[in-house]
Amino acid sequence: MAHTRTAPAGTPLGDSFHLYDTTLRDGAQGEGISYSVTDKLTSARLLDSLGVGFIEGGWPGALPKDTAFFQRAATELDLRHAALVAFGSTRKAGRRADQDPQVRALLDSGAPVITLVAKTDRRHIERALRTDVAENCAMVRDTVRFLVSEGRRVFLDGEHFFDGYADDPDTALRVLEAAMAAGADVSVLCDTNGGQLPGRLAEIVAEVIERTGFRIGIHCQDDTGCAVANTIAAVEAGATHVQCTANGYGERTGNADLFAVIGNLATKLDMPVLPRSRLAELTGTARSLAATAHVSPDRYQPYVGAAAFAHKAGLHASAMKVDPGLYQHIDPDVVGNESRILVTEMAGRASLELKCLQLGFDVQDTEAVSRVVARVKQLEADGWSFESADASLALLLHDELGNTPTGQNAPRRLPPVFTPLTYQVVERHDTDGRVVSEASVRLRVERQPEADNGPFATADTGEVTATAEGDRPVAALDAALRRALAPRLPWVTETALADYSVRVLDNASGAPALTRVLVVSRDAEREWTTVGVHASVVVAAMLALRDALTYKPLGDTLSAKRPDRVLPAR
Ligand SMILES: CC(=O)SCCNC(=O)CCNC(=O)[C@H](O)C(C)(C)COP(=O)(O)OP(=O)(O)OC[C@H]1O[C@@H](n2cnc3c(N)ncnc32)[C@H](O)[C@@H]1OP(=O)(O)O
Ligand SMILES: CC(=O)C(=O)O
Repeated sequence: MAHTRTAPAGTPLGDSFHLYDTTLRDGAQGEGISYSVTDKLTSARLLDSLGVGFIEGGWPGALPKDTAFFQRAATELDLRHAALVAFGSTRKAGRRADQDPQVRALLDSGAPVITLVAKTDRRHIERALRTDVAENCAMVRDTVRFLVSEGRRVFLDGEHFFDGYADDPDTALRVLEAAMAAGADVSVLCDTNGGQLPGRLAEIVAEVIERTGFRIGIHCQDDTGCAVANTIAAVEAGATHVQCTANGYGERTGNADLFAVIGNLATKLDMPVLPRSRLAELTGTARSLAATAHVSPDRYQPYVGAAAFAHKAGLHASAMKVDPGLYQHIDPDVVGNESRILVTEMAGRASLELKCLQLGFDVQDTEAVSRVVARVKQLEADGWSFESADASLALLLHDELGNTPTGQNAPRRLPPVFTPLTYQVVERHDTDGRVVSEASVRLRVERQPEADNGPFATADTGEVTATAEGDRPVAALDAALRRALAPRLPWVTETALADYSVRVLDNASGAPALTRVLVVSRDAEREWTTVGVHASVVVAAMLALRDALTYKPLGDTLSAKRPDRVLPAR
């Protein structure tokens, strides 16, 4: 079995700098992560397409799934940028390398590159391996020599290097020397326990390069929260091979996050670690790799998180209106992310003006903007939240701004598509243990004037009723509303409830607790979010669902008016 490439072809720095990904080995050691072989193949394709130089696929021989991954990779992966790497340990003490089943499994994987993990800390050699330094060095030397003689490129992961170097530097260096003398290409200094800080770590990296002249790599766990900082410090001290994992997945607190490391190297140190065109794929790739790991993307992740360029404070927005660079460390476009303006109780006029533009409104009436700011502050104090409920905010803006997106300046309140007359939701407990919510609604369909609602206009008003079931009260209410409205307002069937959340809010004043319901709706083109707040979850849901349907015609008009860019270019 053979994998086609033996050296990374795609990184602009060629072999002089290694971007090495260990998501599929160390990332898989993260709590809650379990890749199928297919997940691994998909992840490898994503990493290759991004342009990393090396993809560590797993430990063949130790995990049957990893053995299967390398077998399938040989026929199913056509890597364009990356070389595939198999990870594993050296021969065991007292065995021949060519007869050690673990070492043979590495060879049999067909991977052109093999990373061997070896102990460099005397205490581990003596207490965990139960051998001496001389035999440990022989294990490393024999295994590297054998694999190199079989035509493989070998990297050495020096486990516990920084702790070992602090305790007994000569032993730590002897292990690296054994590997390099036998033909290894890179000595990777591993902060296995993740206890290092950037200052001392960088000093050690520089010292090791000075004393040995070896090519040095870095592998940092994140136990001090410094894995990315340590990786960057190591590069500044002379390391030319960085091992990282997608989104920082990995043993315990994880590893250095590949995307933060790439972002820092490319935009702060000006190192072309990826082809320029691929840098803009960073955000999309991070999210796709979260999906293949079956975990939610981290919205607070540097560079690629949804919140990485989200601006909430009014003072920030007011400066960003002049120059986004005043509150952003880079242009988010560079890494494929985007700026977002959040409107909450912390908004000022500038936040609202930017949001208006983003939503597709003309902003002419600055007094109206101030009124909206005051209304939002008061509503948020009363438990409402507009941060993600853009559609409810758009309805509020439409009321207050008095201008329609078509440029007419007649203040008017957008009529809701219906008025609830009476409604209830009851819970039914079936004999088989199923719990079902049943909703009944009686509504008045409101007249929708042509000027406001274009193709959604209707004069066919009057009372309608319906009953429907759902697995929860919000879903049942939504189903009943749609059933009642559909005969009069057929467009309602083109929209659907995509998601919702219910949160009970503390009420410090001792009044009954409030419930906030956020409803996400969708049609064929987009999603929008609305909010309702009330002591009753059913009333809160009705408010959010009514906004959701009332917004649909307005949203269609607004979306045609949305500019590509709201903030000035940098
Ligand atoms: C720092 C890191 O994250 S390195 C990556 C670690 N990853 C993993 O451990 C995941 C995969 N591991 C496994 O599937 C299993 O642990 C295996 C297959 C490797 C070994 O399983 P077992 O044979 O049952 O041994 P066990 O896990 O209990 O102990 C590890 C053995 O490897 C030895 N060992 C540990 N490190 C090394 C090393 N660098 N070189 C050689 N042998 C080593 C230990 O001394 C121990 O040997 P012993 O069985 O003679 O006591
Ligand atoms: C090799 C490795 O994963 C470590 O030392 O942390």
